[in-house]
Order: sequence, then structure tokens, then C-alpha cells
Amino acid sequence: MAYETQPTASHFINGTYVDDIAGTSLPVIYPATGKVIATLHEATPALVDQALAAAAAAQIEWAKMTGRERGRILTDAARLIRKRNHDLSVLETYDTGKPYQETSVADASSAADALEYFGGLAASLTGEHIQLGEDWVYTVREPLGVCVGIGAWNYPTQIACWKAAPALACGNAMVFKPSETTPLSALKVAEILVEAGLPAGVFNVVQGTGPVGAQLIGDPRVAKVSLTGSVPTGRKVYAAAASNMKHVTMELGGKSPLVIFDDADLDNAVGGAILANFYSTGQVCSNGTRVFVQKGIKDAFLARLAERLKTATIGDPQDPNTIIGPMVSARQREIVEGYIAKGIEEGARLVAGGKRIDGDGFFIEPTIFADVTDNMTIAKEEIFGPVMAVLDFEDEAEAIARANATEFGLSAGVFTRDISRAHRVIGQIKAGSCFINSYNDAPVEAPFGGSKMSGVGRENSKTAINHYSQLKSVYVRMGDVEAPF
Ligand SMILES: NC(=O)c1ccc[n+]([C@@H]2O[C@H](COP(=O)([O-])OP(=O)(O)OC[C@H]3O[C@@H](n4cnc5c(N)ncnc54)[C@H](O)[C@@H]3O)[C@@H](O)[C@H]2O)c1
Ligand SMILES: O=CCc1c[nH]cn1
Repeated sequence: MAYETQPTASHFINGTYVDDIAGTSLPVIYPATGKVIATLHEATPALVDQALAAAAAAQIEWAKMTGRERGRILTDAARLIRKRNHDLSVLETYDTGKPYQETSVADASSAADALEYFGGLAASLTGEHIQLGEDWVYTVREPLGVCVGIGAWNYPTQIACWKAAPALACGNAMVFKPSETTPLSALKVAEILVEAGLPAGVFNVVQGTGPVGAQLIGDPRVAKVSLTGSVPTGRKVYAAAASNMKHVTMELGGKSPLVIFDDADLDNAVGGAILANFYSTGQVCSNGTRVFVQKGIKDAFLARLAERLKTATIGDPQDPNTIIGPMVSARQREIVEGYIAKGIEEGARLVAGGKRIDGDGFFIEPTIFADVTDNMTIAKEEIFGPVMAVLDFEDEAEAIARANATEFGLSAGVFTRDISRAHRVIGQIKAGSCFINSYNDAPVEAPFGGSKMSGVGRENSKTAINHYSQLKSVYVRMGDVEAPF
């Protein structure tokens, strides 16, 4: 293999690569071939402790630097990431199996956007002055301290930077644990941050499964935990963090509705549904996997969708012409196959796909079910794979009620030419990240995150600053103190 996928070592602690072969072996499997492309080790408890100690020590000095100085390092790192976009994208494709066509425009570049954006904000993170007669209060925006980031496997580079960029801009240090399924890309992020001038220990990467994450969360030196993962993991992480009153950001799963009205532009609506279900082989948290299509447009929608699906090239994800890659793992493909079988068993009409693609990699056909009803498993549970469920509806009120009939609240989309209706509908859907005549855009300037079981807090935008800092308020009396005795 021309590209070196085995990293220098498993972890990046205190500005350098480190390893401990006593840790359980962690094979990294290329999803397109099923072959092991690197072998890492889980962090031992001693290494986790080392990472936290490095972060706690480095954070004190990092917080003393001016915001402008911190910001310059983050923006320099963003420049390096953009310069190395090709190599980083190739690595992301090895790590996740996502097509290079996507990783070359949406992963390292999204990470660079976050570093650039929060690097730019770092110098302007101030408190305020509140005049109270002759007395006054001033507020100081302070970092939280050591933050822990825990990532999912679908966007390893993006997730590392969506968490690290605001955390570091505010003067925190971070220990980041990537998903054990995709441990490679975050190490490159750490390496680049240090090359850009980040002091040793401010951003550390430790590898491992749940217990490594649990050790990080349970440590008294940690002030905040930001998790991107599933709802079951979110429940555990939130509970563990709450027992020690730690701050949290929870970016969890979804089963988001995409509502397509009769008057929608057909090709745009079909395009939106494709982006909402098949991008990243369907492994996107915000995907609109419950596609509610108004009855008048249903046949035309399904016909056009089938036509466009025929043009999607499935295959080697490193080939720039490939549009759909494999699932991230054999296990994830089995989960998806289980849902497809359930869909058929419960009476949904399979109109496309449904089968695994023979070969060594974890490929599966993009799958579309029509005539899906709200009570079917495929309409209720997050599948996290390329499976679209098309549900029919008659009118607006019905679509809103059914769109909201879920425990999740991450995203929602609406396609219609009636802009008043678009705002009215989105206004009534309980979800955090919504789209009108579009789907799955995630610019760093906009808040991203969910409501209900989909999470707590927001990533990106100015609001992320509130999740990585706290305000100290100082009352200043100018006159004498009037005490009761
Ligand atoms: N809302 C978002 O922004 C967003 C983005 C991407 C993915 N996701 C969600 O992530 C899920 C898919 O990712 P996944 O399968 O990697 O999720 P997961 O919940 O299995 O794992 C997420 C991370 O949590 C760690 N973890 C597991 N148990 C832990 C514990 N007890 N304590 C601490 N850490 C623990 C894992 O090692 C991994 O790093 C989907 O549900 C998807 O919707 C959400
Ligand atoms: O997977 C969820 C995060 C996301 C959404 N769009 C791009 N990244």
C-alpha cells in the first residue's frame, strides 16, 4: 500500500506520540476490503492518567495566553489542514470507508472551518460591564479547565475539531478519545495542532473502547464531557458526568423527518432525500430517514428517485468517481441488514436495493422502502445506514403531528415552493437542526445539535463558546458597606 496507514504510535500525549503495548490490541479495518490496515493499542489506565495530567498542567499556561495568541495557532492549524487536504482525506477514507469524493470536500475541510472560525473568535471572548448606579459588576469569561471529547466513527476528523476548536479557543485543554472503529484521523489533527504551535498537552488523543471513555469521564480533573455517539451511550455518559456535576454536550442519534409537499420542485426534493439518506452511506446522525411524501407527488418522487439511484457508482471509495462506499464495519452492515429484514417482514414495500454486495468489503445496496407506516420498526429506530423509508401523508397538520411522533429531535427538513408553509411547518417541528428546501448542510457558523433524546447543547457557531466557558461575575462596590450591625 502506497499510503502509510500505521501511525507512529497509538496515542498522542503531551505533544508526542506514545504507546504501551500492554494495552489491548485495536486492529483498524479498511471497510472497503475488510483488511487490517493498522494495529493500535487501547490506552491503559496509566496512559489515560498521563494524558489527563498533561492536559491539566498545560491548560493553566494555555489559559494565560491572550485569545489572539490562541486564535493564531488555531488558524495556522486550519491552514495546514487545508494544505494537506488530499492526504488527510485519503486517510479519512481508509479510517471510515467513506468515498474520497466526500472526504475531500467535507471532512478535513469542515475541521479546518471549525479551527478557522473559533480561531477568529478567540480574541473577542470578553465579559461585560453592568452599571448599577455608582456600583458595577463585571463579568469574566473563563475556561472550564480540562475537557474530554469522545467521538463517533462517522466523521472522525470533523468531530475532533468541532469539539477541540471551541474548547481550545476558550482556553481549555482537551483529551480526545476517538471511536475505536476509526482511531487514525484524530492523531493527525493532534500532530498538526502541535506543528502549528499548540503547546504540548493542550490537545491529547487516547485510544480505546467504552471503559477508556468511562475512566476519562470519572476523573475529578475533568470539567466537561462532549460526546458524539448513540442515545444508549449518551445516557451512560450523561449520568456519569452528572454525578460529579460536570458540564456536558451530547450530540446523539436521530430519526429525522423530511417532509415533501406536492408543490415541491421534484428534482430538488429527490436531491434532498438522496443527501438525507445516502450521503456517507447513510451514516449521518442528522439524516432525514423518515421521508414523508404528500400523496399527489408520491409516484413521481419514487420514479425519479429510482432513476437517479441508478447513476450512483458504488465501489472503491478511494476512486474519485465512487459515490457510495461501504458501511464502516461488518457489524454495522449486519445491523442494517437486520433492519431491512424487519422492514420486509413488517410489510414495507422494497422498491430498491436491500441486498449486501458480494466481496471482501462491507458493501450494501442503497435501499428504499415505500408504503412505510409509523408503527414499523424502520420508521421508529435509527438505522444508521443507507435505508430510506418513504411514508405517505395527506395534509400539513398530519405531517407535522407524525413528524413529531418520535423520541428523537435532531433534524428536520421540508420541501415546498410555498415559503410561508415552509416556515410554518419547520416552526412546529421539534428538532434542533432544520432545513428548508435543502438537507444536511452543516456550516460552522450555524448551531448544530438536537432536542429531546437527540442531545443537549450545541456545537459550532458563537453559541458553542457558552458550552466551553463560564462567566465569573464580580460585584464592585464604590461606596461604604452598609451592614445590619
Ligand atoms: N448528533 C451528532 O452530532 C452525531 C454525530 C455523529 C454520530 N452521532 C451518533 O453516533 C452514533 C453512531 O456512532 P457510534 O456507533 O460510534 O456510537 P457509540 O455510542 O457506540 O460510541 C460513541 C463513542 O462513545 C464511546 N463509548 C461507548 N461507551 C462508553 C462509555 N460507557 N463511556 C464513555 N464512552 C463510551 C465509544 O467508544 C465511542 O467513542 C449514532 O447514533 C449517530 O446518530 C451523532
Ligand atoms: O453526523 C453528524 C454530524 C454531521 C452532519 N452533517 C455533517 N456532519
